[in-house]
Amino acid sequence: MKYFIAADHAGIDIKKYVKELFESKGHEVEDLGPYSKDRVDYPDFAVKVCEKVLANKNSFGILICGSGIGMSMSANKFDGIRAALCHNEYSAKMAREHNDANIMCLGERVSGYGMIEAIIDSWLASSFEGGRHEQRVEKINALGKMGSCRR
Ligand SMILES: O=C(CO)[C@H](O)[C@H](O)[C@H](O)COP(=O)(O)O
Repeated sequence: MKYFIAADHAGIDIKKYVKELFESKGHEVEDLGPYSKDRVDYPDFAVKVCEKVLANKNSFGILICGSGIGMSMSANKFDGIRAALCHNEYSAKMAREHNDANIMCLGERVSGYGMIEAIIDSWLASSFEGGRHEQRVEKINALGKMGSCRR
């Protein structure tokens, strides 16, 4: 499976570790930056990954910032993106099985290296269950197509 990964300065340390973990499990990972620890704005890197995931059928994304929150907020602005903030194995499993998430968001300042590996293992071991979840995901997708949801 092809994955696109990006971070901000608060997620850059763990980005390399996450990339190598996915690669060691047989996945192709393209690093979309940043490539230095200079302070950057996470939405700029969420855009890079979302555009790639939307342009490449069956690909997935990984976005890392300090908490994972800003990355998930930014990514979920895109129609067709279902970004899930994964802080533990259970959220990673549900993100795939129930929500058919296509982007995993991680928080370097929240999850340690051991938990990050457990999250990734759980994500990779899980796949979309369909069934009753199908129409719910379709409804999420339809919200994006409405253009402007009520505030
Ligand atoms: O999106 C975030 C918070 O919602 C991320 O954790 C950012 O990485 C964080 O805000 C960066 O903070 P910093 O003080 O500029 O390092």
